[in-house]
Amino acid sequence: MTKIAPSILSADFAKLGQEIEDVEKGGAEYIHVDVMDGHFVPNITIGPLIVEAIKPITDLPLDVHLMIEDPDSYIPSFAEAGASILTVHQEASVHLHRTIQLIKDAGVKAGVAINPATPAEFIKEVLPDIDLVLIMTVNPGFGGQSFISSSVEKMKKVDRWRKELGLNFEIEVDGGVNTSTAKLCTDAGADVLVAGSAVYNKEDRKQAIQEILDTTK
Ligand SMILES: O=C(CO)[C@@H](O)[C@H](O)COP(=O)(O)O
Ligand SMILES: [Fe+2]
Repeated sequence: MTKIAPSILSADFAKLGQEIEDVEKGGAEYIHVDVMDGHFVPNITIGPLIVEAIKPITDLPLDVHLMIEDPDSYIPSFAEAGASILTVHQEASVHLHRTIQLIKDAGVKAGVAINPATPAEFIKEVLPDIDLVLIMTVNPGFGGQSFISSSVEKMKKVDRWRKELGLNFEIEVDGGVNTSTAKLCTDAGADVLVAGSAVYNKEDRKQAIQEILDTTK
């Protein structure tokens, strides 16, 4: 079953509680939280304080996407704030295996993200250690960008490795996912679709989520 993870990056931050409640009622399965530091990506967004503030208002897992340099220094604070899944970028961690262990030691599910220009091979060694692979389908930093279709082959490759190695991590895709691109991803093995603008730019969030899911059937 495909899961939709609405990205609150495209929500109205002045009424974030209502925006989260809306997608929870609309059938979302994760709340995707985009953390950007102005260094790893050219934008600054959310810190642990916001994660802590939204944790009590939703029953959904908080899927925290760390687009930050030096993720090891911030893993404990995001874990304490209530992250359910902490995803770090392969490109931002020199000792990725150690970073993954830090996440797990904090009692949180571990994810690893790769940018469109990063080969899937760069994370193959750590696949047995993680709960989620996040394949970026845009260059990270902003919502509302266009889907980069070369990432679809990468999804297929990671899905093939998952089967060959008998692993059960989830494959999540992020960036430009909408009613035109969702099926390309689910056909390629994606389980979790992050959708920011395709959900939050529509008035009826439940309908937006359902329309994306309908295209994948
Ligand atoms: O991580 C990111 C962007 O860096 C994403 O999670 C975006 O927030 C997705 O937004 P859309 O492309 O769906 O509008
Ligand atoms: Fe994201």
